[in-house]
Amino acid sequence: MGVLPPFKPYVKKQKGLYLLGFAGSVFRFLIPLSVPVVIKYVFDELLQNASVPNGDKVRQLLFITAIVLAVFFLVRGPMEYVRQYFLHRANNNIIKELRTDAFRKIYTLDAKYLTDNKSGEIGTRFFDDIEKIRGYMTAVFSNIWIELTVLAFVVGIMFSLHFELSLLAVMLVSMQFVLAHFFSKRLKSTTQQMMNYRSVLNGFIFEKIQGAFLAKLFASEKKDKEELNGHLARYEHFTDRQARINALSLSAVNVLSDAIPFVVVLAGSLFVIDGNLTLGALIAFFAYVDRMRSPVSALVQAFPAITEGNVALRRVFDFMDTPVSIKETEFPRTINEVADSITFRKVSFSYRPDRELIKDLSFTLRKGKTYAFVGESGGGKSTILQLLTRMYDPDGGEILIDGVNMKELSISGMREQIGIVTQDSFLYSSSVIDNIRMGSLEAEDAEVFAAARKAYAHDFICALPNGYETELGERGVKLSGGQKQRIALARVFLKNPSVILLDEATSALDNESEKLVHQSIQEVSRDKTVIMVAHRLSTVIHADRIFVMRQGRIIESGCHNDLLTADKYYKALYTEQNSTDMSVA
Ligand SMILES: Nc1ncnc2c1ncn2[C@@H]1O[C@H](COP(=O)(O)OP(=O)(O)OP(=O)(O)O)[C@@H](O)[C@H]1O
Repeated sequence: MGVLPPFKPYVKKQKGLYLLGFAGSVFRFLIPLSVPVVIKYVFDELLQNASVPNGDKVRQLLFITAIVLAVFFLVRGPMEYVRQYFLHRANNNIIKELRTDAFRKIYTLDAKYLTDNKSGEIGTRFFDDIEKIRGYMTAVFSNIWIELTVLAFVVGIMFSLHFELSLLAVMLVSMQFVLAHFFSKRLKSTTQQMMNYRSVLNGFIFEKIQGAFLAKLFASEKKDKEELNGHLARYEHFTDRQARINALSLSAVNVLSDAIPFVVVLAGSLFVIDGNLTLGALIAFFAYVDRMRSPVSALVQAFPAITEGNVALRRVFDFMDTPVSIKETEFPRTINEVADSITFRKVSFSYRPDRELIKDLSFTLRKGKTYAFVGESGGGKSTILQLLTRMYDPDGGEILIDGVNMKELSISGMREQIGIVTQDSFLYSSSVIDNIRMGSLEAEDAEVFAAARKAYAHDFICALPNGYETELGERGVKLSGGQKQRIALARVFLKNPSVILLDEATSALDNESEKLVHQSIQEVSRDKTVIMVAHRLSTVIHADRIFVMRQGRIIESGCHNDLLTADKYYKALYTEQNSTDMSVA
């Protein structure tokens, strides 16, 4: 039974614990197997032996009982503990290591993979698949080897009792394995389809939980239920097929299992009649044939767990082997700040090969200045920030930080220099203070409070039930959009990076708060590069340079006044927004 090659190192690390477990197993299983031999002795050598006086027989019986019980309680019992404990520990260690590695992998995955795959589908590998591997390990490392050892031992004793009868028993048992193997092959493809579909189902459920608010608003419950029923019906189709193959396999194998001892004892009786076998030996033989049933049925029942485990192992290692395109060079350069400039040189990029989004883009951003990208929706503004944080690499051209191609820099070191606030900033389910402290884990409380003041968040935080210690629900649902944005801003102010990226970062604030927050941004950004993406042009009029984007190209750039004077697309946009604002006012 081959173990998947990438799984081998995990198993090897637990070799010591497995050996202890196996040692415990050998004693725990082999001790009860010696009992039929003792019974044979009692029958043939003691009870049926007329030359031994009855008093001696009683004494010998008591002695044998004492020895057998002592071995059971003093050896077999403790060995059961050793077996269970060490094998579980080894299995648990492997599960823990697999989960740790899978978790680490999540952090290396490309942004593309994370947006293309639903979190529920990724989570399935982390939970369900890894649990299936536990079932596989229990079957393969805890049960199969010991059951095979027991089987070999039983067969060995049987052959020592009677050769022909043993041959018959082995032939009949082999038929059980052939049947089980036949069914397990059919089981494999169904299991694979079922497990793949379970990922889809989990992805669907996770997404619906995340979008539950929206579903209520749009009263889409009926449609979602229909979709769920469709998914469940497909999933049931696979589980049903799996159940049918399992049931067929077990019924065929169990019929044989029940019939074998009967057939063997009948055949054995013929040998007793011929005087070829003693009655005690036949009774012992029957006991051993019966004992064979347990390892055989354990092995046969292990087939589904092994099949599922193998599929799960492949899914988990496929995930771990997901190719990563955003990689560091062998000797990445580290930077302590963005000292001078960020340059896009003839950058082009597309998310999909058939649709080029950014075309031949070139510009330079200098330290200490504020830049803004504005323009039509879908024009590629946020994508520029994605490229700047190296979530994606350009298809053509290069991005230079202080003259060095970004690809040559340490990714984490480069991201250390960048702080980002987006329209929908993610907050963790932890306290407000912990959420802000993500910006700088070593920051003192006073520094956190100062950052919150700069983001105009301090007052509303103090008014929360537990102030800075208030726990935020998943995705910060207890806060308003504007409050979340100010916490995300405080996080960036605390981080104090060289480059600040603001993607509609103040869009949820009222006009007054937005003005104050922008004053803060201007104050902290004197020695930084600030890059803003905004629709409301009133928030970017102070920028040193505004880039106007359309269909992935910069069509105009300059300061607010220059762009108004140029009287082109920007001016039209600005005039349109102003007139809308006036009419709303
Ligand atoms: N992860 C992604 N995978 C595939 N396509 C994407 C992805 N992110 C954005 N796009 C597409 O790329 C285009 C540009 O998106 P981008 O978010 O950069 O535009 P934007 O100018 O910031 O728009 P908006 O002002 O509406 O935020 C859009 O058509 C969008 O559908």
